[in-house]
Amino acid sequence: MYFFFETVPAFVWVFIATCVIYWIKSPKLSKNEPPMVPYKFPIIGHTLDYLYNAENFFAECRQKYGDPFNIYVFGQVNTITGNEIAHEIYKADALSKSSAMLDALPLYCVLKSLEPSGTDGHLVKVVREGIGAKLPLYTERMQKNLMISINKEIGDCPNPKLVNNDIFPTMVARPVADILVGQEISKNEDVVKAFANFTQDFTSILAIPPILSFIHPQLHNQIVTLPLKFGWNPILKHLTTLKKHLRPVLEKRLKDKEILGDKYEPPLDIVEYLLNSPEYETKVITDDYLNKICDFLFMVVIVSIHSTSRHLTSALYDFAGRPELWDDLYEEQVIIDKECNGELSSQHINKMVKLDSFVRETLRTFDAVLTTTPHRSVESYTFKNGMTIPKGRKVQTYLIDIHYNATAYGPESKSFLPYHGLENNLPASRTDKNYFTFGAGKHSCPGRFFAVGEIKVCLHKLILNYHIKTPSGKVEKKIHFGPFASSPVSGLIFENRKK
Ligand code: HEM
Repeated sequence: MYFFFETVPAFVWVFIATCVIYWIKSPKLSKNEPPMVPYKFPIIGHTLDYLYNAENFFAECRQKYGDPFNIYVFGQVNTITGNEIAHEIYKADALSKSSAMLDALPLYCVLKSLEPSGTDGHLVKVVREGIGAKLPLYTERMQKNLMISINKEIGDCPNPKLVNNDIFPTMVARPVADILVGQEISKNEDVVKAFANFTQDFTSILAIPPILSFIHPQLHNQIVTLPLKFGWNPILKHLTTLKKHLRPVLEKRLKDKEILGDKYEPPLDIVEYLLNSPEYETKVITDDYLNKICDFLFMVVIVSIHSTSRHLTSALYDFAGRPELWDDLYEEQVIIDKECNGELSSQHINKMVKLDSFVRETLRTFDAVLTTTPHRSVESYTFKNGMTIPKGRKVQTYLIDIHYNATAYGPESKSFLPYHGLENNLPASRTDKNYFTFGAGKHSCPGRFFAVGEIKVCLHKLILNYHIKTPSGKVEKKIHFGPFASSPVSGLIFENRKK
């Protein structure tokens, strides 16, 4: 009896609190919204389906409710756009990627000189002008650096050797380091490791599922980034490494410029590009200057290395699990290798048409249900079909609805079609309405030419030098985290080709 009477008020309070949260959190839809998919559990909404049954859940929603539709996850309404509607959100000024990305990746919390509003425009300009426009000039260095990594990380394999996925970020990071910070320090293993590990260490902060978003979307970010505000910073060591090695390089370049004047021969890299741009002009390397330039360089690292290395890894698994492709792709690489005598130029990379088509297919079938780059409406937006979403709505792209659509890819759209790109004149780096790996429209990835080039050169060298298999001898399954995907984790078996 005592227990019952004492605890009645507690039950009442819990009941009232649940009702209040339920009332506050029950999704309030405005007029003419996309249909809301019904759900059984208040507050939780579709969160469990989103996390544990994404592929089937989204397919059922799409079939029953069309395109677009609304779901309720982690206390927020999300609008999901598929094959018919998604291209619209990439064109509309009212839908902003940076606004949504600030919540998903609060980089400014760890890179202190960045503004919370982001410096996207500058980043895009640097990638376009400093990397994209100069790709042919980087080919030789890219190739050399990839070979250093291949020899170091895989090396001589007279017998089959199991190699884990963790070598691929370093493999991709080495040429990127060379282009970003120049040949003086990109040979330094600590700098390469700092670039290779930065993204993973940064995203470890965000690995906690956004449970607190059930209460308020901002609360989760405020709490997970709290330790950073009190001085804990898992990426500080990478910043320190880069600053230590970059300072003397910058100081030497400034001095050389002063002494040599017009005779100064500017090295070809992003650091030099920055030193010559008005925002980074300086006569002396202060701590603030060094912080600013290193923070910017790590922004390039964040957008470039992780995405390229996970797709390179995935391409290798796709190759290793499909013996029927081995000879054909190998023969193309042998012909090109003979033609260039082992020294690839950008023309030779363009001639790898079968490999390019294979890469496009591996990117298309990566199997992520949603893209990792959501948008947010900065004002209310009306789709061309008349449906409206309010300001502040998170809008996600239902990627496999686009990538597996039967109109574009035929009845076997879910199968691996290695030469679809080749047969339809669709290069791996070209975005189109049926291929959203690099986004679409004016914000589509400006680094895609570099990324595809790097993946192709790396595959070319690996296929030429090794037999590559999966341990099971079959196609290995991707790992899924809710609606997102990542490469299999079984490791790959490398064995020297007999020449
Ligand atoms: C396979 C590797 C890569 C993939 C799959 C990838 C994918 C993407 C995607 C999906 C977007 C968003 C596009 C949109 O919203 O329309 C993006 C943006 C961007 N990517 Fe990549 N990317 C890759 C490699 C790179 C590399 C190597 C660089 C730099 C060298 C880079 C630089 C950027 C930049 C600066 C943006 C922002 C564009 C903007 O906001 O206008 N990416 N990327």
